[in-house]
Amino acid sequence: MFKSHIAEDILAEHLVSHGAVSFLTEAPMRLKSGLITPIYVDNRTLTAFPDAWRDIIETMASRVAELNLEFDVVAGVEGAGVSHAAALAYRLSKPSIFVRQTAKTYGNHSRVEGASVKGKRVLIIEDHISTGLSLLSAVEALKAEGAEVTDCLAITSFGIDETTKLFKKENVVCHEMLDFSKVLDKAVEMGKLTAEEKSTLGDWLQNPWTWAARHAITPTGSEN
Ligand SMILES: O=P(O)(O)OC[C@H]1O[C@H](OP(=O)(O)OP(=O)(O)O)[C@H](O)[C@@H]1O
Ligand SMILES: O=C(O)c1cc(=O)[nH]c(=O)[nH]1
Repeated sequence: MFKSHIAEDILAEHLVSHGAVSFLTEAPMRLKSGLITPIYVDNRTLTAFPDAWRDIIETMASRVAELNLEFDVVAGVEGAGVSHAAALAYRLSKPSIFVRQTAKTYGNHSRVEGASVKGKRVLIIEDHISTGLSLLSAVEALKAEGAEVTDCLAITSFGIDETTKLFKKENVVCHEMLDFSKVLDKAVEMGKLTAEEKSTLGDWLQNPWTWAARHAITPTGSEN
């Protein structure tokens, strides 16, 4: 699939300059999945920078056109996926809904909020993908309500092999707005990362599940 190198470069610069990516080679952290990581992505911060956010949403809108994606509704994954999904839906004049991480324990007990998705084609939006389990859980909730879900857009993904295999098994294709390697290249170019640190992060991205054990690393950063 063709990706615009200029768009990738602009988005990478936004992510690095606005601090959406933290490099933690000195203090790796444990994620909710248990994965120990020297990189943390916080795309939640991007909505605080309107120019950057606009470029992200416009890139998503362009990708929808390039991929010829056809859908009735845009759904955000609670919580960080919701603002980006709502902005894209507004931009495309499509209905916007969201999927809770867990069902409410009162009221309608629903995970899908905003409108019925029965018989609808839903485009799902994530801010970032690591293991992909948050996304797949949302896909499952949508399908349980009768939706058809085939594609996801995410700003970033670590591009973990096991995650890609999981998506394939569930017949979901995830399209991220830029290759993660572009973020690392940009960080080096901007002097935020040394070549040695980039090599450590590249090693993690190649095989994140065994990285900590291979290097006898225990997480020192706070959990997230
Ligand atoms: O691919 P995964 O391993 O599932 O990780 C990615 C998810 O983790 C974050 O959500 P999180 O629940 O941590 O926080 P949020 O409520 O702010 O979205 C992020 O927004 C993604 O939804
Ligand atoms: O795996 C996660 O939960 C995760 C990783 C990451 O880099 N950013 C995030 O918001 N969640």
